[in-house]
Amino acid sequence: MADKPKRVIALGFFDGVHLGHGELLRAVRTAADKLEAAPCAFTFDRSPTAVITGQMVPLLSSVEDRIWLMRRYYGIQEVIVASFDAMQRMDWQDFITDYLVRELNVVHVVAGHDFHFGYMGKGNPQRLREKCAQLGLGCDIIGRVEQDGITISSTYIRTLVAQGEMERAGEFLGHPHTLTDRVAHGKKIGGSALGFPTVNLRVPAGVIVPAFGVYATRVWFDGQCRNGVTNVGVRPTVEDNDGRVTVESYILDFDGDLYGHEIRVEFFKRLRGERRFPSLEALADEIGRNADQTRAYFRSLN
Ligand SMILES: Cc1cc2nc3c(=O)[nH]c(=O)nc-3n(C[C@H](O)[C@H](O)[C@H](O)COP(=O)(O)O)c2cc1C
Ligand SMILES: Nc1ncnc2c1ncn2[C@@H]1O[C@H](COP(=O)(O)OP(=O)(O)OP(=O)(O)O)[C@@H](O)[C@H]1O
Repeated sequence: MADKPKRVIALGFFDGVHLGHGELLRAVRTAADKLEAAPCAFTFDRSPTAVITGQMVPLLSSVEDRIWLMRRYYGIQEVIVASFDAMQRMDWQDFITDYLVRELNVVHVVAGHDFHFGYMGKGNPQRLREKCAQLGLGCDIIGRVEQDGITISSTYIRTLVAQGEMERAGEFLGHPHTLTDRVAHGKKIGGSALGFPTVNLRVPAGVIVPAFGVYATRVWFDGQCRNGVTNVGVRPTVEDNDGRVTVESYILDFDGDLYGHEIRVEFFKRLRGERRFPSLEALADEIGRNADQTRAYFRSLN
């Protein structure tokens, strides 16, 4: 095992990387520092709940965003993304001995109070703790993390984001709800007719579309961060809208070509619903007001 790095690993799916997950990830960092091991997390490529129940579970974050959030907010060095199809039938004991120990050289594991794993979910926190003790591995089981008397969970935060309640979602996540994409080409009406050029993002397949409407956002690109005002929806005012959902941000006080660049949009507050305006001029007036509201919102945070 001398050739493999020692790893401390948090176990779970970690959709959204909320404050409950944060407790696990912080424990990983503490143990990793002490043991001089790499701080890591384990996740699956797709939602086990969705596969097991056969229901669509739109997620808070793409796998890329999940990895980025764990690194950015908790300093997790490596995220191991396993194939759920390949692992679904693995016995819980084999998961520990064959996979975590033999393949990944785990020295310490961290899981939540309700973590179930292995074939038929037969592995649980007590069994995990016992098995780790037998094998000489460290093990932290983190108690339930609550806020406002509510257990913090990805499921609850998904309903907040789907309803556009971004401020409350942010309080439970511990960071703003985030969406990342490369800028795609729009219909170019924004720049020419409206006077508000926008960067267009797509919501990745399987990721929640926030409630249609206009949001005060922060937009990150090329290492910069700017205030933005972002519309999520189908743009009913535009004649040839094709019914596809777009996320488009007007970046305040910025002029430049960002086609093809990676953009990260952070959602802070919903300003209004998406509407059909009688004319593009009326829409442009409203976007101007929304830009002013956004400036005022971020000023009030400082
Ligand atoms: C802040 C903001 C708010 C918007 N609100 C609406 C809206 O309420 N209704 C609508 O039909 N389109 C809305 N739009 C979308 C505009 O119709 C869109 O920016 C314009 O059609 C430019 O499209 P393009 O990116 O394809 O050039 C909004 C856009 C922005 C940036
Ligand atoms: N509020 C919480 N307090 C403590 N541990 C938590 C909390 N939420 C999740 N965990 C733990 O974090 C790990 C990842 O959990 P998981 O991805 O299933 O999150 P979840 O928020 O409970 O998701 P869902 O709402 O989909 O059940 C698991 O080990 C789980 O037990």
